[in-house]
Formats: sequence, C-alpha cells, structure tokens
Amino acid sequence: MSFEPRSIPVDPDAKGALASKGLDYRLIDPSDTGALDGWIDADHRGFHHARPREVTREYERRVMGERRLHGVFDPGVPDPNVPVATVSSWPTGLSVPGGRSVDGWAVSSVTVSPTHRRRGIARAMMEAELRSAKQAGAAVAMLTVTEATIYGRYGYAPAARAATIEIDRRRARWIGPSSPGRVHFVEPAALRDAAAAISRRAVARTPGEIDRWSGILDRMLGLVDPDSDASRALRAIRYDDEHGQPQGFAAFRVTREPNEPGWAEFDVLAAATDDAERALWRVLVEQDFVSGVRGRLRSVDEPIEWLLEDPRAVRVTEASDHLWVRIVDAAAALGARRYGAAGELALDIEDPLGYAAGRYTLLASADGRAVVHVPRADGSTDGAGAGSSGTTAAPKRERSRARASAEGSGSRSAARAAEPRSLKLDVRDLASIYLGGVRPSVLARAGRITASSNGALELADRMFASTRAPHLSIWF
Ligand SMILES: CC(=O)SCCNC(=O)CCNC(=O)[C@H](O)C(C)(C)COP(=O)(O)OP(=O)(O)OC[C@H]1O[C@@H](n2cnc3c(N)ncnc32)[C@H](O)[C@@H]1OP(=O)(O)O
Repeated sequence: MSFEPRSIPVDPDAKGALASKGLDYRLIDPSDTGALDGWIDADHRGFHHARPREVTREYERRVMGERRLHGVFDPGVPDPNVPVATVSSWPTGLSVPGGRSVDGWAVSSVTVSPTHRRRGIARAMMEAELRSAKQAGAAVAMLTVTEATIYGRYGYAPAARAATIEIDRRRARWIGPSSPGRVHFVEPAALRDAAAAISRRAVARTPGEIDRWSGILDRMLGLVDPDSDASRALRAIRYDDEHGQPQGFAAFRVTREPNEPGWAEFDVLAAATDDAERALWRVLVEQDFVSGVRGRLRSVDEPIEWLLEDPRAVRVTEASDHLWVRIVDAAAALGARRYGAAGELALDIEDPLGYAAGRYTLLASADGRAVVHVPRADGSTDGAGAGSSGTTAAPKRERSRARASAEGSGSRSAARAAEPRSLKLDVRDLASIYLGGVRPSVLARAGRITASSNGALELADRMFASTRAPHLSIWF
C-alpha cells in the first residue's frame, strides 16, 4: 500500500467547528518528529497506556508515520505540543464474501482528553473521517471499538464478531484428521517473512479481515521489544505442508505459577489452508503440563469443537461484536462481494448522513456476481458494481445475463412484470448483513428490517449468506 497521508486536505467543516471552540484541528506532519511524538503521547494517554519507552516510541513512529494523523490542539494547555484529541486513518482492503476485497478506510486512535470531553470534539473528528473516506474513494469505513455505544450515531454497526475460546486440556482427545505436513517451533524473528505471506493468504480467504500493515507482525511476534518479559515468553510455531511450504503459524505463551500446570494463551493463529489450521490447533491443545488453552479473537464458527472427541472440552467464554463497518458507497460495497444465491432484491436504505441513502437494486446471478442499480440525483437508476470493487457502470450484456440468471428461464416474463422483492433498512443494518455476520431475517425479527414479503426475506437470507463466517482476528 502506498498512501500519501496528507494527500487529502484537512476537512474544512471540522476545522471550522473546532476553531469556534478555540481549538486547532490539524494534520500531523510525520517528518516532524516533535509533532509526531506529541501525538503519540496523547494517544497513549487517551487509551490509559503507560508513557511509551523508546523502543515502543520508535515502533509507533514507524507505524503512525504511514497513517493520516489528526490532532486537536488547545493553545491554553501547559504543553500545547500534545494534542487534546487524536485520530488516525488509512486506506486498506477489507475481505468480503467470495474471496474478494473492497476498498476500505480504517479509523483508529480516537481519543479525547478527559479534560476536554463532551464538547463535540469526537463528533467533529468522526464526521470528518467519513468525508475523507468518501474523498479517498473508499466503499466502507471501519473500526474496532472500546465501547459499543459510541459509533452507531455515525452509521457504523457490528459486522463481524470474535470469540474467546477455552479448551480443557484433560478432555481434549483429538479425533480430527492428521495433516500431511509438520509443525515446527521457530524463533519469532525467523518467522517474519513467512508470517507476512501466510497472513496475506489467510486474510484473503476470510471475510471481515483487513489487510495487515507493516509493523503489525512485529507486534504479534514480540519483535517490537524483544527483550521484554512478555516477548521472551512468546513461542512461535509454523506449519509446513508436505512439500515443505509454510502454510500457517501461531504464537502463544504459557502463563503459570511455579510447578503448577499453566494456561497456553494465544492471540495469533493464522492459516492459509485448513490442514494448517487443524495442525496448529492440534499442537496447541495436545500440550502436556497445561490445564487449558485459551484463544482470543477467534472465529465464532471455529471448527475445533468438531475435532475433539468431547465437544464439551470447548467453551466459548466470550463472543461479541468486533469489526464495525460503515457503508460509505453502497453501490461499490454491494458490487464488491459475491452472493450466496441468484435473485433480484431492492434495498431501500435510510442514511441520516446521506452517504448511502436511496433505492439500490441488486441483481445477483448464479455465479454470485451482482449488478447494482444505483439511484441518481434525477430519480432514475443506473447500473454499477458489476461484481467488481469499482463503481463503473455495468455493461448492458452483463446486466441482462445477470437478470436472466436471477429470474430463471421459466418465470422470466412474470418476474419482469412484478415489482422486485425489497427490504427497507437503515445503513447500520446494511453494514451488519453486508459480510454475512447476521441474517436479514434476524434483524427483521428484531424490528429493524422491513421486508416486502416473506419471500423477500428468505431471498435476502440466501443472497447475503457467506460460506465462511466473517471474522477479524486483530485489533486496529
Ligand atoms: C475507533 C477507536 O479508536 S475506539 C476508541 C475510543 N476511545 C476511547 O475509548 C478512549 C477514551 N474515551 C475518549 O477518548 C472519549 O470519551 C471519546 C472519544 C469516546 C468521546 O469523545 P468526546 O469528545 O467526549 O465525544 P463528543 O463530545 O464528540 O460526543 C459525541 C457523541 O458521542 C456520545 N458519547 C461520547 N462518549 C461516549 C461513550 N463513552 N459512550 C456513549 N456515547 C458517548 C456523546 O454523548 C455524543 O452524543 P450526541 O452527539 O449524539 O449527543
């Protein structure tokens, strides 16, 4: 990814709104180390982290230097170099059903100093980020959240969940197939290149994952501060297939009291193949001298329960919202993913901020590709998406092929005469069904989606289904 963080100008509306409160909202120049360090200090303070040590600061400079950083400055505070509010953002791919990716805008590091809270600073920054996302050509904006009540007001909604899974070691008798390759212990530093390649493939096959940025693997593998106790406790394993090709890795640590069996805990298990996923799980759950294994940020449909004789050895101790998505360009977003069933479905989207409002008609063919008819300012519609992540108008031939496939040969004329089946939904509900994380019929039962008929709801469930449950396995 190559992105010039300052290629989009500072949002004039947010600048004006904050200036009226005596505050200066501005972009940080990453080559100005003093300004960058002030921003990093504010970010750490905002998330209640300790002041960064030099190794952490150097890492943060490297990672944050590639992002678009805004700070809000108050000239009246004792250290005016440290902003009273921060936000970071960057363009990145989001994996969607069908092994494809959509252009996304990641938002992170949203902090407002407790001395300046509830004056509308976060709102000004968040609304500016949506305008920047639109300007950058992103179809969706996304974030992970500290609290689930903050971001709905900007149109974000939970789109992929994550689970904490615990396995009771004594009951974990493996009955799954043996993988043909081998698992090896490796030094974390030696794993870096293979881990990057494996992660790219693991991300591509999992809707809900976002592209990894340079530096995140250093954090996962304990390479940011390798001499710290936490990094030295980290053990890394790699799965090589029967041809010796690396296909998966995990990093775990065993926490324990002296002479007591401990818990093997991991936040990272990335697999490019099912063989790799099974083999890594197996080594983790078959360790001796541990009472249990705890995996964080795992998928809500992890297959581990089906790989052990006693399914009750597995407990999901937490499962909650993790990735939050905001649809910024509905045509591009809807056109990027593949659909689980052929059909024609109209979506009447309400969006108080205007980005995605209007009627979009989805025409999905049996191969999962969809043409999206988008509203135009004059009230007419135009074709867009065409199953790609772009928003170019769908070629006529492609549209008629999709329509023919969606309608089926027997009922073609009847279907053409009828109004398309439709759903009425808020932009947040669209975000929640977008990756297949929840069925539209569940949101209809919750009174959030209104369908034109039971048939429309049933079709929507089938169309928006994803073979693989959406899953994001990192915080960002
Ligand atoms: C993507 C991420 O980075 S997630 C990390 C979020 N950051 C944190 O949790 C760090 C600690 N918290 C903070 O820094 C701040 O309290 C923030 C960023 C959550 C809020 O900043 P503020 O400037 O106080 O928010 P602001 O005054 O703009 O409020 C905007 C709206 O959000 C609401 N809001 C603010 N904080 C919260 C909260 N914690 N829970 C629910 N609603 C909230 C306000 O009531 C307001 O609602 P309204 O405009 O609809 O009436």
